[in-house]
Amino acid sequence: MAGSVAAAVGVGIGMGLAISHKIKNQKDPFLQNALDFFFSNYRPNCSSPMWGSLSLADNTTEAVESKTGASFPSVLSDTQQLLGIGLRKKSILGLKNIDVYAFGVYADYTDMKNSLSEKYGQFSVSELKQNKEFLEDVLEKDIRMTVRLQIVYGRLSIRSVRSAFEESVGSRLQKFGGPDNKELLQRFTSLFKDEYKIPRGSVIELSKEQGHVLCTKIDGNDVGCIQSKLLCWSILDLYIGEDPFDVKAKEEIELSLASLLQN
Ligand SMILES: CCCCCCCCCCCC(=O)O
Repeated sequence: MAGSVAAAVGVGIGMGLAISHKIKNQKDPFLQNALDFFFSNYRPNCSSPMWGSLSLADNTTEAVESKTGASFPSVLSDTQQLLGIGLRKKSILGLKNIDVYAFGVYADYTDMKNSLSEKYGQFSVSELKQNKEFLEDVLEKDIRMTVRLQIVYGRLSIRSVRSAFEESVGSRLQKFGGPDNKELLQRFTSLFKDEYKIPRGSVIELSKEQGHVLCTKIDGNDVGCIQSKLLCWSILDLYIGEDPFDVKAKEEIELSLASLLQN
């Protein structure tokens, strides 16, 4: 395996990826799988690398969002693989665009296979790219997925986090569920209580668990879970839906999702 990692690392450097650490523990097959997956998704003919950079730490790999330096472990909760990373910008008073957070989207490899192999296993990655039905099925099925937000804006209040969710998730709840979902939105936004602080570097994790349960963590602490397929769908739609926050990130995530079914 050392050879294959070294080869991959060499190829990565040649293609413009920055490798900052050497792998130490080489006995983890899931790690190897994640590494293979990461490098198999690198597209040599593109003008920019899929992700800003990759570093290999003790028993894990990390991808770094190039503009902000925010880093994302390539594997989350032991079974979820990183599919792509992006940047959420927001305009303030319609004047200035600020970088608010970098994000990474993850999916459970086994759930993907179990839920979608039968229907899509025969399709190539390019056939699945920009296939609207494929992405809808990803959102529809009981597949464990996580969106990890890493805050890069230094002056964020919990009130602005709540109102940003109100606006973005609220619009999706209305789009997919109609106007009668105010109580669901309120249950979700009230998880972000006044006492929480969100300095630069804070991590918010929105995880879709088995049974379409959305669980939220702030800096590793559980703040609450809500069982709602509509809520899970609406949150993921912000990143991989029709009008995503970062179009390039969505394309990468879609490509990775399709690649998961090829192995
Ligand atoms: C000053 C801008 C405040 C924006 C705060 C965004 C914090 C997280 C919100 C997540 C959902 C979204 O990106 O709309």
